Amino acid sequence: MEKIENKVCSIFLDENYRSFTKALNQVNSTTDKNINEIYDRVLVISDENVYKTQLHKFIDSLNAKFVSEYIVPAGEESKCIDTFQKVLEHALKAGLTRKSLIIAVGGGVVGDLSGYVAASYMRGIDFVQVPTTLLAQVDSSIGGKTGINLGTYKNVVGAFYQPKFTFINVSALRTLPDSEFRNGMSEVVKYGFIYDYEFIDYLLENSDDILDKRDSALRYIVKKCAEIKAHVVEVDEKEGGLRKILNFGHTFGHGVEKLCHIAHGEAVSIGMNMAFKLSLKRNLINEEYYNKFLQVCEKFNLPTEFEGPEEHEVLSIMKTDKKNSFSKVNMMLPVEHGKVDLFNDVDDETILEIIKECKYA
Ligand SMILES: O=C(O)C(=O)C[C@@H](O)[C@H](O)[C@H](O)COP(=O)(O)O
Repeated sequence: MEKIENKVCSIFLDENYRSFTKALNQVNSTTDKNINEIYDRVLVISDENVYKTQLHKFIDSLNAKFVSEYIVPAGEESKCIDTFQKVLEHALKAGLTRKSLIIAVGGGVVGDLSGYVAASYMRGIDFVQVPTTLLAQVDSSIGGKTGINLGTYKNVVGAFYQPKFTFINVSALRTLPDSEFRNGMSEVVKYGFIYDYEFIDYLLENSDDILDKRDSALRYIVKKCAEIKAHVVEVDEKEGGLRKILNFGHTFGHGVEKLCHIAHGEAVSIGMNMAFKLSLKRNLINEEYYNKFLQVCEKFNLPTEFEGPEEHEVLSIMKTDKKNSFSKVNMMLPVEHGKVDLFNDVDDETILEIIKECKYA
């Protein structure tokens, strides 16, 4: 088992669930305690897909007595107020106290929802993230962003609430459908363009191993991304500055995600393309750099264009982004190799033009 740790995050990486209790003991500064000697009750929240592929393996390894499960339907629709309320009611019925633990076993939806339940229940109880998708392992399970959507508005209700730790079983990715893997690759690629440009070369050079889900390649990319994310969150936990780089592709992306009913990762690669196009227009970057982005998207089959909604509909969702202020859309744009910067001076007309350029002809 490997560990990434700083003042804000504790992340454990392994290739099975057997060391989960060891990790639990480490963060609680105990030795060889069973989970029920540390917590009086445990609620495991998961979704229908993970229930079929991973959940029994995880629960078996827990060896716990007082465990209840709550399984939500798979998909973004579960990240809503209605499900949030149902999980809270279940927690109350199952007798969870302030000495209980919530464990999120699943992708970003399960993690964000469970984290917000944990943050709210009895004003906050411990929770642990056990991400089973690539997207959750490299991004959403780290850093403490929890929350739910309100209709088409993504993540507008939530809290910064850190998990006690994140336990990543990289081998869970082997059962991941290709579409779900691709979804996570978008966030993986993002790290290269916001923080570590050499990582893009690694991705291109090792694309066959990554796409074949070879253990060593998976472990390398998950660890690399988790390290970057943990560092960024340690420097700026509440998104006052540096953490905003993680939103590269998300301001545009959130605009198309809900309207086009596409996966989060697909929306992020389309969103990154919009940001790249805007940077090109402003001469912040050159064609060669943009082409590298297109090359990596092609390699991992990440979309860069969308179809459907009108430009103004996309813009109107972008205007509700949490990073905006004083009626300005704030967005991260590529400025040099492996670096993005925040801009708030882009007028609506230019944004609409860029959105149009990213629509399938
Ligand atoms: O952890 C962060 O900070 C991020 O921005 C990571 C994003 O990739 C992630 O999708 C996040 O949930 C988006 O956050 P939001 O603040 O735009 O809702």
